[in-house]
Amino acid sequence: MTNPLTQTAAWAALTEHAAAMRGSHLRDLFASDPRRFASLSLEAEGLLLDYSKQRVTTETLRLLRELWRAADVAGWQARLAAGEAINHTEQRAVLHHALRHQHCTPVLFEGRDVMPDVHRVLAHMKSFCDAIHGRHWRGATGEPISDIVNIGIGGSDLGPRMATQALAAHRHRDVRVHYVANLDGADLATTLDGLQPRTTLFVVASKTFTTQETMQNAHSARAWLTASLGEAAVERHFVAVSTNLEAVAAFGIDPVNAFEFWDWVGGRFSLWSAIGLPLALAVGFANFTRLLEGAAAMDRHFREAPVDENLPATLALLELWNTNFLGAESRAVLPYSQSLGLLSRYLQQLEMESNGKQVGRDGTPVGHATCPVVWGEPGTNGQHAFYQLIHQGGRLIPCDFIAARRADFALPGHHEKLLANCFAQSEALMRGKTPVEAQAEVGAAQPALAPYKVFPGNQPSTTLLLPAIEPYTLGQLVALYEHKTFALGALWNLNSFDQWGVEYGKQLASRLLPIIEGKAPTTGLDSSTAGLIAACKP
Ligand SMILES: O=P(O)(O)OC[C@H]1O[C@](O)(CO)[C@@H](O)[C@@H]1O
Repeated sequence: MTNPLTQTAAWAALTEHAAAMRGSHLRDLFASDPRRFASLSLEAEGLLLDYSKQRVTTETLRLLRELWRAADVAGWQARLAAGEAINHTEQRAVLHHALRHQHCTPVLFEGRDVMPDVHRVLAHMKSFCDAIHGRHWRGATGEPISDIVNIGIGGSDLGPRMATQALAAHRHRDVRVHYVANLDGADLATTLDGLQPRTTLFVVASKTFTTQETMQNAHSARAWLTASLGEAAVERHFVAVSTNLEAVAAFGIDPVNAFEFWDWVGGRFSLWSAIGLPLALAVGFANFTRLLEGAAAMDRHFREAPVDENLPATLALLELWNTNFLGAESRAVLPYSQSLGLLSRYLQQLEMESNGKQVGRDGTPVGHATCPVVWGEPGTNGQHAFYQLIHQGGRLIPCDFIAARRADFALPGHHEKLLANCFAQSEALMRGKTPVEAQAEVGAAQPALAPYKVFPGNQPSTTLLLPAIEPYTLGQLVALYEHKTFALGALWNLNSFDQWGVEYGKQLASRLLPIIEGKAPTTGLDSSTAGLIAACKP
């Protein structure tokens, strides 16, 4: 059965509305309504979301909100909050919001309040941060730790890595935090280059503690350490973050130095858990707490704000409109903030691993497009790389512009120019440049150039303005996208919390490894795979 939402009156009304909107241009919509910004923007929780440059009218939004009600997103929110196993293919609850819960009210999982466990691990993280920052934690030779290397991949890497860069202005001065993810030895080797074993601490971060990349890197890091300091040094130079405490102990990490989290925290939603330890080490535990508070504020907003004032709901509905009614296949994430340089990578996992699916909750195809390809780079760098295609490549590419009112690194003369570029880009994408304007620009001297200078415009974008890139606002921002992703899953009738698509490649890789190592024959392989393996034989 296809997604039942597509059979509703609200979906049919939107289909009709989209047909009627075809041919309208954003520049005309702005010209005919001077109040467009006022009616198609939202200010909540100190954030400003301007979606007036999306190809929508107030009627579009009214119809999309009908769809929201028809999909019973509120019902899904209630099921999630109640700790139901809404990740039904893995029989798991989804309770990452408990990790940032700011009240004494219980959060129940299987009838038991999870908050005492959450607070216990947070207290452990705090005391560990205090020990590192206070130079009480000493390495095997008695020296304090100057470098921390987080070894993890996917959700055990992208969140803290992205946030560490985002909060560079808040960095703790005495420790440097590095991230290693790739199985390619180049990642670990180049990170260790220049580090001293005696002052380096490894955080092995893995929900399962079985992920091939992480375990290989962890074993290689351990070999690097023990080669100069001996086996006994492992306990002063390795800590772990995992749900699998047995495997942590088997690796040789003292259980006292294991930071626990739980099955009800999905990998890509785990920044708020002990997976955030390297971030807390990088920016201090007080800043980590502010991040949690910002996320909690967004949780409250998503739960309580009516749909027409709700930031995550609005982002989700606009994405559904662009994807299912306008046919967009990708979305560019364009932060005008160097600090948010890794945001698009983070959102790739959050959104594409969550909603890059075609099979609905009932095990049959949903029958429509789902998650677009998420990609992007910070402005202004992207302007000198791929913006050409967004402006004149003829594809529909909705863009998320993200900017901060205040600079986090306030060098004179930079921030105003940055904002000018950000707003100019969304304006240019919206307006375009007509043939007449292009002609007037090139003048009589070079009329042949005019067609090259025409910009179709009508390229939709949303601009999100934060007060500044700070721990609290970063928490809000990440939670905003989390809720948007969850809401789209509900609208598209997907289980946003499993990731079976990642498994198949892993299975095949473990079948190919003994063949590449020469321990098994190539029998049964397709000719391409066999040919590639043969070409790599020494
Ligand atoms: O934390 P782990 O168990 O090492 O897993 C890492 C990542 O692998 C995945 O399971 C698949 O990519 C992610 O969801 C997860 O974040």
